[in-house]
Amino acid sequence: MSPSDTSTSPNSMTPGKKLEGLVAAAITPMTPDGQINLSVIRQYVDYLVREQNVKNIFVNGTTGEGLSLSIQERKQLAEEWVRQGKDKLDHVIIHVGALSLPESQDLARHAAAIGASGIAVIAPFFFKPTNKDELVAFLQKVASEAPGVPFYYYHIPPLTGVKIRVEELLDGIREQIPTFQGVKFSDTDLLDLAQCINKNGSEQFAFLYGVDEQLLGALAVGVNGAVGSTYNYLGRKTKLMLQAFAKPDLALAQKYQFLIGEFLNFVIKLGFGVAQTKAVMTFVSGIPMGPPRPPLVNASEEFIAKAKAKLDSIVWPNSD
Ligand SMILES: CC(=O)N[C@@H]([C@@H](O)[C@H](O)[C@H](O)CO)[C@@H](O)CC(=O)C(=O)O
Repeated sequence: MSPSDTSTSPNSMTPGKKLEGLVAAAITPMTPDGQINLSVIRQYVDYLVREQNVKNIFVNGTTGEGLSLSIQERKQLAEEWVRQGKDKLDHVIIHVGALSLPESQDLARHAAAIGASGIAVIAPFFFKPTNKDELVAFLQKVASEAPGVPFYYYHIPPLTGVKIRVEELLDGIREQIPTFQGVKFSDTDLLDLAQCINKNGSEQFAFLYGVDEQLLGALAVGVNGAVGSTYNYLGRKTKLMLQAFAKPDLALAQKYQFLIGEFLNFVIKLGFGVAQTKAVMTFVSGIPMGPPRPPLVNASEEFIAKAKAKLDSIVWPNSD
């Protein structure tokens, strides 16, 4: 499908609806020989909506191996997610960050043309911006290519090495980027996150947290939602945690967070990353996610057996 062929009008997912709640960080399904596998995305959308109660997706990010894909592959994936998400998902956010500014701009224009409900950009991480002004200038040059599309900054310093504080970045951001809508905050610095929310308000911008094992801490400082890999297969359980927090039933919310943490603590000790996420999603959902792209390597059979046994052993409160 070329952008001109699309049957999805721009921003047609749920126009104007604020991005909040859970957003699954999309895994990129691959065939056994390592090609992107668009054929299972329809099934993937239905699984998220029906089985995980998750209606927002973040495409081509870290979990989606976006930076390991070609521009053509990223466009094909974006188109398929928008096509399959139409009338089923509330938001399809496309990560368009790249090391090359023209490539990032091309992806932003493409996302706008196919009707994505938002775009996100990470900081370039080979030649890095050294201060807030350099980073904002880069983001602005991408955002301005999609002037009608909500823009999110994707803050993930453990992977980019760009540690510019978001609190600083947000100061005056709308004057430079009128479409600025929020931050996907994938860092453990809750002081920075809390200051962002305190100064800007979670009504003005959306703050989506990205460290799933400590989401409850981020909820306490006022995030609007979360983007993460585990919402692919623990979305329903995490939603119950959000509900308990909102009620408020803090003890119940803690129980969910502790159990999610117990699983993640276990797999992190075994070695946990995108390849292992693909394996876990495959055995939980039954949808083949395939291998990761090199340099990542497949999860071992031992990891899969142990992770499955651990997940099966967890007794969830109010199991539905
Ligand atoms: C470094 C990393 O991959 N972080 C994940 C988390 O969801 C992470 O897998 C989870 O907290 C388990 O550690 C997300 O923040 C990444 C993400 O949202 C994305 O794929 O764009």
